[in-house]
Amino acid sequence: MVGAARKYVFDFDSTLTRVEALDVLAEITLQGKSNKDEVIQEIQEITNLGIDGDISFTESLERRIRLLNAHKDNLDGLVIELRQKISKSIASNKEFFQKYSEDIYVISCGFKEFIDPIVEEYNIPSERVYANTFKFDEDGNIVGFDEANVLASHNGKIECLKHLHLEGEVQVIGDGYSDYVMREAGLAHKFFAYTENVHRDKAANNADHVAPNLDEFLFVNDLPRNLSYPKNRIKILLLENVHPDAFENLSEDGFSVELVKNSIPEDELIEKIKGVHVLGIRSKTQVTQKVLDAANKLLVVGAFCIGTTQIDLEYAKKKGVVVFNAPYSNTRSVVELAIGQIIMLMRNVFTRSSEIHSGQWNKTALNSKEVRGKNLGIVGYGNIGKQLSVLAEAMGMRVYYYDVADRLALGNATKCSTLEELLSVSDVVTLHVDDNKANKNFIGEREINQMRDGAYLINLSRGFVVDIDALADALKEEKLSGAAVDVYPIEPRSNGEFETPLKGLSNVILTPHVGGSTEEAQRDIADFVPNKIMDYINSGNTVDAVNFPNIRLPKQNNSHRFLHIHRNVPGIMAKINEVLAKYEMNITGQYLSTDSEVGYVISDLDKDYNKEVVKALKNVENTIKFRVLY
Ligand SMILES: NC(=O)c1ccc[n+]([C@@H]2O[C@H](COP(=O)([O-])OP(=O)(O)OC[C@H]3O[C@@H](n4cnc5c(N)ncnc54)[C@H](O)[C@@H]3O)[C@@H](O)[C@H]2O)c1
Ligand SMILES: O=C(O)[C@H](O)COP(=O)(O)O
Repeated sequence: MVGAARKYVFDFDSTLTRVEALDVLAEITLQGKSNKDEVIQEIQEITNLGIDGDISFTESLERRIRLLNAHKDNLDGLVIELRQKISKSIASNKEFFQKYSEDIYVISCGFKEFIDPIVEEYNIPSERVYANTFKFDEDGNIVGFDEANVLASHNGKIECLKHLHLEGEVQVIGDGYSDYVMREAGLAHKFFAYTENVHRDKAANNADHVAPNLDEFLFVNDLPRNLSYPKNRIKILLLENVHPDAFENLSEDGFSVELVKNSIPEDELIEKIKGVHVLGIRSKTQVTQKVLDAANKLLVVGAFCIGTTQIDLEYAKKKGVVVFNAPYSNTRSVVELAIGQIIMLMRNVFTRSSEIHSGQWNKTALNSKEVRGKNLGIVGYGNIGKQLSVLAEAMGMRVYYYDVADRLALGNATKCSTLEELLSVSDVVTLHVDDNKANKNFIGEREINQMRDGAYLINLSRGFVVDIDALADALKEEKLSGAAVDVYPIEPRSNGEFETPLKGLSNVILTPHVGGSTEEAQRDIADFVPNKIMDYINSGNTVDAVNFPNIRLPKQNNSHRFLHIHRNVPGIMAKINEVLAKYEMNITGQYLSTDSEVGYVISDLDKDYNKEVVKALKNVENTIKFRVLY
């Protein structure tokens, strides 16, 4: 005997739509009235009291309708508004409502006058919508509701469902306690607390399952859905106090995001990374082989900064983990700080300032110089070095630069063919080389000796680039007139005590790695990196990945997308396509990018596919990672 089909009972307000319809109606009817805000607030409070079961539902309805003062003519406007306010994941899963139309019911304490036209578009006919109806006077004013309707009374949903005599397993999906009580009364088998629009503790605490969106509900029930894997199941861990906008951006897209203020040490990260799909870090967190081995679910690492050598990029690639960074967002911040430091050092401003702080007036021009006409030596003429070159010239400095790569001079800058040449001509040397480990102790005793006597050194790149003891000696011996240092060979994981051999030296500006720490830069990074992450997770794009073959994919409609990352060995593409052919998959687009070690192939396929094909593709020899989108 074939069992009766499962039945799905949906709530309307704050479940199928993002809003409470009567609140929206209040916005319409109270438009232009001076007491609008207070009345709307009162209506919302009464709504919540009713939803949570703190006052009887009949009372809540009566009080709200009195405050609404609505007219029949307002209902057309309300329906137009509600059409714009369908819950995001409901709107993106129309297929489910189409396929399961016969088994879907709406039981709501709202009103049929506005529910029917909305759910009709989701294939739910009026006869399967159970809700209240308004009472109008002869002028069309809404003056009450049909009191005989069970849904107008306390626990009316229980009565309504009882009368329906539904067969088969009954699942209730709703945001309020009044939805849960149908399950409590034994009339439904399962209650899903729907939290996409509002999280009500009372409903969530009593639920069989909390569904942050319809994708989760459909996933749990293995029903047709737009996303193969609900986004709320994708866990994102953001360390090192990244800007809160990153949390907002990623949460808004539906991911589950955790924010941690500090960097965490390897052993803790090894534990914490388990089950995490996306890791966000800044320059401190070391993503080592051990961390990557423990990362059983990791798909992406986002470096919310420029530097990426804190991540074992090669090993990440071997594990199929894509890494993105923010190569431009904080460059201007570093450049502005460098400009400030050049001036402050040459004017001896910090020395003068410290004197006044310790109660001394020392007005003097000694060792105080203009920057105009002085020689600035920029080591590392990349994104930061080049911008600095332009601004420094605008202040009248003569710019010299040295770079291991062939870089075109901007403005009137002069290229030096050796570091020694640059060091010998510069009044100020500023370091902007990349964070390549080969640059360890790049500036040591020998290089400092090659600098002009009385010159200044600025390091805003990486701490290990300068031999800090050699620098301290040169400052003590007055070989150098001053230095500005923002980065140190060893930096603490969080704010607190810190020691450096440069402490207490005169005309030395020390900052705690804040070159890129401006509000503007951090906000820009919090936009840039999450976009890269979302683009990869949602569509497979790897454009601008720092360790992975780059692919920019077209948007794909009405098809599934298979993402296959594999070791780049001969014949693997043939094997992948053999599997696709065996399962009669129609490929509508295929994109491949490889480097010497890994291959990344994306196959867009016709809508329906046999789930065995997924297993078979995962089993292709040399597969590193496999993912299905849509
Ligand atoms: N202090 C901070 O808060 C802060 C903020 C942002 C960036 N940074 C650091 O600043 C540095 C520069 O950043 P960027 O965005 O300009 O990098 P970039 O990659 O655009 O430029 C670096 C340049 O250095 C050159 N280079 C590398 N090694 C060299 C060497 N030994 N000699 C000469 N040239 C060398 C490269 O060829 C490249 O042109 C990086 O180390 C970055 O991590 C620090
Ligand atoms: O690599 C960078 O962008 C800088 O060093 C800044 O790093 P932070 O975000 O850890 O300050």
